Amino acid sequence: MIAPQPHPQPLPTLADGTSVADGGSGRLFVVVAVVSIFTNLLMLTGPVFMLQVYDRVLSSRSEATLVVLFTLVAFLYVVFGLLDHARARIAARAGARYQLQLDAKVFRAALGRAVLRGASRHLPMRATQDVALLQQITGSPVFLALFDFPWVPLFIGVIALLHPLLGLFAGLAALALAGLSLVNMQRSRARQENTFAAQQRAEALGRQISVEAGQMRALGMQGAALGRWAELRRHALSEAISGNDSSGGFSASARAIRLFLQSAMLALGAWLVLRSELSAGGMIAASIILGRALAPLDQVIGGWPQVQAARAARARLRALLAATPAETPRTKLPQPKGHLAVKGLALRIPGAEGNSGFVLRDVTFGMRPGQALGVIGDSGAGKSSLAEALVGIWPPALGEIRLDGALLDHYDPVQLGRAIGYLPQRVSLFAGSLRDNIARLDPAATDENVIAAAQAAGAHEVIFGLPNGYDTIIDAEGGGLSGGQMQRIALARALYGDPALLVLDEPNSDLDDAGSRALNLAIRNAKARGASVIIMTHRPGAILECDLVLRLKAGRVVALGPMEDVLRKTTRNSGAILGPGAGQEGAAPSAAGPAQGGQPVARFPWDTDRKGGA
Ligand SMILES: Nc1ncnc2c1ncn2[C@@H]1O[C@H](COP(=O)(O)OP(=O)(O)OP(=O)(O)O)[C@@H](O)[C@H]1O
Repeated sequence: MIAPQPHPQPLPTLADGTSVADGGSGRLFVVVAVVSIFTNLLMLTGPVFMLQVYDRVLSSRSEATLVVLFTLVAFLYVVFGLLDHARARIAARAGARYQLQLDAKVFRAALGRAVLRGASRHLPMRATQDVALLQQITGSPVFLALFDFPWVPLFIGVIALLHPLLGLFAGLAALALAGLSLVNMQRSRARQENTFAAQQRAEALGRQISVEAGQMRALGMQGAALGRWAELRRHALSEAISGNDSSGGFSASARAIRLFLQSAMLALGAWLVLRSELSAGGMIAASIILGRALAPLDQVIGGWPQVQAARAARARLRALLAATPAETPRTKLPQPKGHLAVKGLALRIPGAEGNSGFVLRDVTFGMRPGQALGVIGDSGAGKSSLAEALVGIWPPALGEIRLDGALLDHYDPVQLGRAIGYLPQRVSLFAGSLRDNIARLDPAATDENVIAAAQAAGAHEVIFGLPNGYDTIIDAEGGGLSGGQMQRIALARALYGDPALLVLDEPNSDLDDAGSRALNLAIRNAKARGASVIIMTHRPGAILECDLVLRLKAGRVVALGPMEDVLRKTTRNSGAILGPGAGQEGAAPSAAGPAQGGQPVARFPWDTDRKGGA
């Protein structure tokens, strides 16, 4: 058994670097911060004007001073308006750029996780929703308030210049509101997480119910499923409402406290005026500046649920990217010819610990180009898991898989994907034309190659039977195609581009006799052109063209060798499967298909008395 090489250093991940996204948007956020310096300074226009009017204009009774001051103020307010508008526009564009930078990276990372069996199929969509959430907050007032936050001490400093006691009062007022926002943050986090989890559960169930609507109706499950969905929605709503109540309460108290503190500041100012320690202008200016100083705190408290949701989204994205190794460019290796070597392969359920969770153990076999291997075994023996490992979806926990001498992850994923033809057990097609589906969405595909693949799969005539032939549009569920038709299209897709390694998982489960014969012909032709073919199956009919057979039992190889030997050792009535002439040198299974007493042998009749038999 060969253990994987330990990596000398932790592999770089997509989250390396401090920011979830790259530069670009970061520069725009810096511009927002710089513009915020000027907008915050210009916020002092009103209070300073008031101070001048009260203390200079009224005392000097100078109309000329009033006109000059008023003209200046009008100009400064125009500048303020323009800068504030520009700031919001730049922030929104920074958010959009941030989303563009992150979208593909996050989607790729989430897709990488979603290929594993057992992983949530909704992960990629959920991750892009998280990116959208981050983008939306950048256009919101609470986001801009975060840029005003650092300027709170400036306003308090200006108040302190008017009178130190007023400065002290303003400082304490800011601390009181900051304390309130801290409590708000603590209290709302758990509630926000519960709401999000409840919404996700309801959404996932809703999506599943809509995809499986027909099946659910037929099984009489629709009512019960809708009941569950409604219950999840109700729960999500009640979580959201209690969250809203709590943050709404904080927000209302913060606003009331702020208004009260402004009045208290006015009262304190008036008291200082009575003691001749402050001018009337200073009294009013201090109260207005305090209002400006506390406004961002007030806004942040009010918009905290949004900030909290964005922070949680960012944490999820960071965790996703941190768990995803960065894709390093791979050296383009020579096109593989189909030499396959599997040594000591073990597969493990993702997340399993200790000695548990092994789905396959110690699987070893090899194949030359032009050979076909049938992988047989009971339900749950590990056939599909082995198929997923061979096509590079399920990474080995132990051991290795080499194609033409190179480990699968030595290949560039695109090159590897083109060298492999995979027909999964559960076929799904993409929304688009049959041509696009057969061509694996390759924009450079030629009609000749698409038709050649369809002909090789015996799907050409089937496609002509459809309303628009190769241009028939199907939806993501393959709408309008029968199971057998979908399987033939998927076989054509697997054969597209003449891959060196074909992995066909239960390729004839939905095929009629003609389809099965076409499949066997396709396997024979693939072997003849030098491809290696592996067929996972329950049905003897699918291994007629196989040179070798590997039988799996509970994740272990219990027999491996030439087809006749393995079938004779591990099945009852192997003669019925192999057909007349079995046991003679070079005898091949009956071309007409395996038969038992004249009847086709649908499944392998295992010889349960002879354990293993290898
Ligand atoms: N992600 C997973 N989480 C938990 N168990 C898993 C996971 N993937 C596979 N298994 C388990 O691994 C075992 C092998 O499954 P696999 O689908 O490979 O069997 P199979 O031989 O292809 O069966 P069938 O012929 O019914 O398709 C099963 O017991 C299955 O439950």
